[in-house]
Amino acid sequence: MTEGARAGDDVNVAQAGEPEAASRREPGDVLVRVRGLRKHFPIRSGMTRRRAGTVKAVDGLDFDIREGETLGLVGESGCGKSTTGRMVMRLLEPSEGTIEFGGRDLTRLSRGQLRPLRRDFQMIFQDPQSSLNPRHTVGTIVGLPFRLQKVTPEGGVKKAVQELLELVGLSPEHYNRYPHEFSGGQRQRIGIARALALRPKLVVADEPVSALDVSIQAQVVNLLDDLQSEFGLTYLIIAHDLSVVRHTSDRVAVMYLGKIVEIADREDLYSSPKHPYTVALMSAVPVPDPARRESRDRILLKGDVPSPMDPPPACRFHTRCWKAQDICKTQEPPLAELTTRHQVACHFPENMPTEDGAGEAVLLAKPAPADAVAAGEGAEAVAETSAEAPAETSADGAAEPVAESSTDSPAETPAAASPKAPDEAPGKDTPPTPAP
Ligand SMILES: Nc1ncnc2c1ncn2[C@@H]1O[C@H](COP(=O)(O)OP(=O)(O)OP(=O)(O)O)[C@@H](O)[C@H]1O
Repeated sequence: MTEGARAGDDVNVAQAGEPEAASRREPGDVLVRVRGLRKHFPIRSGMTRRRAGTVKAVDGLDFDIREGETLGLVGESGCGKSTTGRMVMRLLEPSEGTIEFGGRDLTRLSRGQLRPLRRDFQMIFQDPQSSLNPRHTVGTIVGLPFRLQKVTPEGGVKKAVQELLELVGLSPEHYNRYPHEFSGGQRQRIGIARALALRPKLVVADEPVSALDVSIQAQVVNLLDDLQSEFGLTYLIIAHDLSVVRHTSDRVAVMYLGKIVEIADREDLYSSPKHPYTVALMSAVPVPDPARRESRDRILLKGDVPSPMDPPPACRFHTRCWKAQDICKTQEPPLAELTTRHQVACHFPENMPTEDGAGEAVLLAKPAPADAVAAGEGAEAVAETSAEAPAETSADGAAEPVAESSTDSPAETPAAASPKAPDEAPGKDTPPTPAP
């Protein structure tokens, strides 16, 4: 995770439009190497269960994750982010491609061969409510990885679980409590404690904060950040929300309809997005500063994301792209390194260095005027200066559910304060209270 995310230790993840000074850590060796990854789900119908089509959920991904870095995977709902994360975890069988972890191709391993490796990669799920068994105590839930892997920690499982609870900012006395007794943020901490039990190398976090109230999101983001520093974790963080990814990632990959369309170092991507889809997503991120909000262009993508059962040919974004021309409908642009460590799959990228080497064009350069809009039928995008208009992309996450409030949970005092992040009162996600 970035130094920038750590600054002030109280990140407001909603303030993603704000630039920030950040120094990147030096990347380590490649821990995860994904090549040609595909997942096609057959769709069957009728009594005979005949094949009615194929959902091309993930359709040819290549990316690396280096030791100790955080790769953010971002894109609209349905673009294949979760499917990718689940394949990296080997919870889903890829249709094609390879996933190397520490140099070993996981896709070639049998279940038995995979089992001992599983301790090295763990997952944090979006919905802490449904990912924790309501009938099990916190002790049983967090201790499960020890039992599954037949690992006996020094001092016993109970002691190890209590240490893990403390590590994530919960009280060791919560050992015998049940998930419903906790707030959404605390349940996510339980999920994080479980993921960390076996000291994994890689943590895949699928929308780890999107079900939480904004004030709690910042605490969980900070916790993940601290844990990464303490244990040298490598993260793949999946989010539909560019603001979360901005605060958590060293590099960001943008997905559209099963493919990565852009991947770059975080600062480079945010200061100089090149794929029109990334530019549009970024223009929809809420900006807290009214002056900046007024002055920026907002790009509203018209129409829905096409069906992954029948994706557009060549460049999949051409049906919604204001820059699309004939070549975009006939030739798929390769994901190519257009500037240093910045790969883009586009025939007409934005923000490219000018020919005289004068540097890069301005961020969020205004799209072509409406009469120059594409070539293509249906290629519709408008630029507008009002930030108040509703986004038609889901990038700002406005439609995301907020944390569930467990009204049935008894009121109690917050758990012992974490040295890393303030805690929340059970039963309700509340803003952090300043330490006395
Ligand atoms: N088991 C399945 N069978 C058929 N289609 C599936 C299955 N799982 C996912 N899909 C489809 O694959 C596509 C990608 O889904 P995925 O959940 O990976 O997207 P996502 O980007 O994570 O979206 P979200 O943020 O909404 O979870 C979607 O069209 C989804 O409906």
